[in-house]
Amino acid sequence: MIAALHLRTTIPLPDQPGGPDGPRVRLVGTVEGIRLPHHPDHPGLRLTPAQVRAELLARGWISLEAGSGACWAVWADGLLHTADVGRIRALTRQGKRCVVLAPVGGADPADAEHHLRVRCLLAALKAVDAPLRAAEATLSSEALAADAISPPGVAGRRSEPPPDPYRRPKAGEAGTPEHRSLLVLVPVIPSEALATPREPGMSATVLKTSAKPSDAAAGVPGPATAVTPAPPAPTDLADIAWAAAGAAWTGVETAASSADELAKLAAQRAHLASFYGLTGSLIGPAIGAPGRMELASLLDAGNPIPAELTPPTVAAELSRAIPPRSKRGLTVFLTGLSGSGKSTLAGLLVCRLLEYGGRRLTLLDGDVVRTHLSQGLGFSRADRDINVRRIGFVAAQVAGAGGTAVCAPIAPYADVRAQVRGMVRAAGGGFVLVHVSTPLEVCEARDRKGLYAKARAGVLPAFTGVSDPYETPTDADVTVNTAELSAEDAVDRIIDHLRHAGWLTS
Ligand SMILES: Nc1ncnc2c1ncn2[C@@H]1O[C@H](COP(=O)(O)OS(=O)(=O)O)[C@@H](OP(=O)(O)O)[C@H]1O
Ligand SMILES: Nc1ncnc2c1ncn2[C@@H]1O[C@H](COP(=O)(O)OP(=O)(O)O)[C@@H](O)[C@H]1O
Repeated sequence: MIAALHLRTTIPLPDQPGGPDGPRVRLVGTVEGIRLPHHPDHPGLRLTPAQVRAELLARGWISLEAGSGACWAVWADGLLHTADVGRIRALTRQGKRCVVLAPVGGADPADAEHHLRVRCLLAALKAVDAPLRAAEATLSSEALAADAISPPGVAGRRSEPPPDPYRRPKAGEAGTPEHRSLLVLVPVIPSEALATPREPGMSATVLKTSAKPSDAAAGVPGPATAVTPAPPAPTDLADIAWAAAGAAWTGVETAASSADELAKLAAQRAHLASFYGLTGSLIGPAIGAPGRMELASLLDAGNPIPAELTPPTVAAELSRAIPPRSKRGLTVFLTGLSGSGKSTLAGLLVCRLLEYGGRRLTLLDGDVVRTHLSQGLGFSRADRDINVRRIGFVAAQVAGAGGTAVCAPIAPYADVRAQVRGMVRAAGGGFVLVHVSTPLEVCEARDRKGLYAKARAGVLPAFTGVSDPYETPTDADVTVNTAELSAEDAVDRIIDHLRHAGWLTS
């Protein structure tokens, strides 16, 4: 978004410490939206606040009298599951309408996980729109949600339910509206992009002021069009937003979600929701919504996700995108000293996996990589890092496309190994780190290529284990010592691990 601030005045902020450029001031003026950002993905879901309000008016979900709408924001930081759907349906059964606001700050349009999340949210909204089942009225998630959203002191709410919007129309009656909720992708500004990191409020402020004058003239509910820019938001809000997103995925309370921080986030989001013409705002996953780990273990094993956890429409999207481990791309990454047996084990492993069948194999052996992919690179830390990252990049492409890469570089540095693990996982593949832990003395005694002798003689500088570091993995999934195991037994250990972890079917 490009916006211009027409500055009217500045107000000194004596209670806030100044920076190297002088004291801090609050800028006061009007903000004019110049150009909206371009998002190639999901253009139909990227509505501005003005567009949302116009849509809500068209649907009859809000009206022109200020404050008359009963349209709520439900913030979806992760996915919406059965409990969340129950919560939305409970709201709509109370006569409220819901706009699901999904923060998608920094979403890369080529990021498969982003698209999967949006598809899952759309699938969840299908569940929101589904006709009410008789048994559903008693679902505890709805009851809990009803309790949670009932204003204090409203007596008789449970005994005198409001008219049920899911009731099928009788002959002659107007049909029930087709949609009970609306999904909108809300841009979140990444904290690094701003001098003062903010949550989406800022973007909404700008977007709001860019609304056409006709909006204001028509009395579209929302804050005044000439605004004073919001006071600086607490610097950690963007982080909290993402911590909350993480919590929604993992089901784990994060350190950032203290009551204070969540209260701030809730206030910020309620404020933002008001720009969309929404009167209430719910944040955080519903009680009983599954965490990411819970879903991941079901998906890994290829087990069905029970409808009690997530709507079947969402489960179908998830299982379409995330096959069970036995059918998912994979990288087996062997690391160890020169002469430890990496190439020997990698070759044998590829052979065993081919015998097994069902996986397309790519072998990225250290020596071979250095004659092709990394030709010209040396053995400085920088060159080794580039080399290992290149291997990781190729392995991630292979695994992301459903193949299996077996890699066998020394990869002496833990942080780059961790980066490779991250790259492969981000591509949707599995990553198994095998530490070939054959001790230096044994590798040196083997000295197949005579390199250790040269290194000891000082002819070959920066030789791993002799004059250059090797950081022993602390995160290996399998450890094999070829001083104690035959090559066949070592490969058996790796295969056993792949079977137990579900990467191979037994
Ligand atoms: N200085 C130094 N240190 C370590 N290794 C050396 C060095 N110079 C040449 N070689 C040969 O290069 C092979 C290691 O290459 P890698 O690509 O696996 O190394 S790294 O991961 O980039 O550190 C390694 O092959 P392997 O014995 O198969 O490990 C060596 O034969
Ligand atoms: N149990 C074993 N497993 C693997 N290699 C072994 C074993 N015992 C002896 N070796 C020998 O050790 C050497 C290991 O070399 P290589 O596989 O190229 O290691 P790296 O790729 O780690 O440098 C080979 O010559 C291999 O025959």
